[in-house]
Amino acid sequence: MNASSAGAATVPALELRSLTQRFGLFTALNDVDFRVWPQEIVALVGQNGSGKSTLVKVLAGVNVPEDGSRLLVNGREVALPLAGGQFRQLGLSFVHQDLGLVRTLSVTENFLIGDARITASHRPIHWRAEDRRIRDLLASYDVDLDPGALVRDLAPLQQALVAIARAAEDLRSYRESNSAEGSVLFLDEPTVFLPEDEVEFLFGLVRKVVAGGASCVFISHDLSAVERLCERVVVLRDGEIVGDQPMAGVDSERLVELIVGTAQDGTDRTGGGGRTSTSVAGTPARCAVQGLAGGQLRGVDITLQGGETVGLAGLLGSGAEEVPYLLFGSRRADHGTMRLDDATFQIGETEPPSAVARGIGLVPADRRRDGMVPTLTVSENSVILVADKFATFGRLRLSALRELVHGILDRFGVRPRDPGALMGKLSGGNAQKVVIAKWLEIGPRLLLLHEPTQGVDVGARAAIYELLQQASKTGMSTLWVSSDFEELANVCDRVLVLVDGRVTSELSGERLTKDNLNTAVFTSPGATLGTPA
Ligand SMILES: Nc1ncnc2c1ncn2[C@@H]1O[C@H](COP(=O)(O)OP(=O)(O)OP(=O)(O)O)[C@@H](O)[C@H]1O
Repeated sequence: MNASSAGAATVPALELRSLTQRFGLFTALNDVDFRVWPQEIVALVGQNGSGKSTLVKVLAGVNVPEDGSRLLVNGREVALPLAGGQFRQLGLSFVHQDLGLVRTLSVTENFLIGDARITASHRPIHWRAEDRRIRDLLASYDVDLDPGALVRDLAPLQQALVAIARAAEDLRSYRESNSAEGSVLFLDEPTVFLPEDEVEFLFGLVRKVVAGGASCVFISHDLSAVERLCERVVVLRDGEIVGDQPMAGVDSERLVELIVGTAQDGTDRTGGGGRTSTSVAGTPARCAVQGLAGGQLRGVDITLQGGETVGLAGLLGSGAEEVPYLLFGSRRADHGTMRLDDATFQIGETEPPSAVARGIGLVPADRRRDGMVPTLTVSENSVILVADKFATFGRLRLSALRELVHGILDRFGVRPRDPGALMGKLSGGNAQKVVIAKWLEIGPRLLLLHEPTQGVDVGARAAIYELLQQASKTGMSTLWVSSDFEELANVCDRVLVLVDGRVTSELSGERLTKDNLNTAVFTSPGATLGTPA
């Protein structure tokens, strides 16, 4: 069902009217009208900091919106603000990027902990019967899983399926016990770690949930996923709705324009900045890693020229995602040496401070946990690694520091442009810009990137690619680990493919394409492997 056909015949499953949310003097949402029609899949998109999560948090009962903001569920007025947990009684359910599962519990236990009928009952739980029930329930969504398996042992796709099926089940029992129509599933970037074919499987589940009676709001920066899944797209910019259109009538370029606010000259959908090659063939490698072992890795060699961007691709569990942390010393390597310019050292003896001292930087995937200090300001986070260079005779040259911070905020387009804002209050993508900026300020010799543009909007992606490319031109070598193979194909000079802890192929030149990478990560060691083009 789409907006226009539904609009004439029915009331929306959910409607926000004149929603305004302020944080102090800052207006995060301004007079927003947002409708979700019955059994519709609608995309909510917008740049980092445009207000998507703020809107969701109003419905989750976390944010208190301004007076005059209104919420209607199935046409019935519901008073705002909502209390924490009230969303369940309204038939709303949320699946965020972290999926909200308890990894040390089984699939069945994860279903039961959220089930009020079970947690409120004093009767003993018949685990066998519950396992059977959950197995059948998952099967009804075409998900074939052992309900006794621990969540941490499941593949990422299976974990996402469990989280979505659990949310769908909450909505189904809400509809059943209230004889209600409607109910809305909010999916906030649940696909970021999944390769494309697995994303399609997940979309199949979402379509089934919608066919069963729910609506879905899909929040994502992945516009190709948005185009494939959604029937309508609503665009937020700077806290205001600037577009609301059936997906069929929107072309990709127009969508990017709506999101960013200006025409994007030649910016493709990944924001691809093109290859960054500035390395000089034939010169000795700036960095040579030999025999790296630890975690899943079983002896990996990597060389990087000055100015070169080398990608690492692999499925989860291939070991690719461990390399940046082992090289930076935040996880201990069992074996391996690294030569960086003239110095050679044991990687297992590296600690993060010694890595920084050698000119190695790390932009981790979990930026909130590992990449920043949420309780410090944007300004403090941006200059944390270089502040001592601004001291003369024991005194900080504050005006120079201030100038540096303003320069960072402008170059990266960080919003809000407020050096005093707490880092923990920044939206995900804006926080990532500051984390990358912080490392570029030290002028690293080797920058290790893990999923650097995850959760970053199209416009900011292009800015990040551009700034990293400029840094490459000054000789910085970059090791780029990502599950986004289109991105790797766009930004890297070469990509090494890891399977089962070993490098099994290397792609470059014409052969470096998303499709070839997708094939290579499934090619087992010993099969015919690619050679440099
Ligand atoms: N509790 C808060 N206090 C102060 N400012 C906040 C708070 N929560 C959000 N903001 C600000 O509101 C704006 C909107 O943030 P929000 O998290 O909704 O963006 P978003 O569209 O979800 O971005 P992203 O795509 O990066 O996740 C941002 O500028 C953010 O810094």
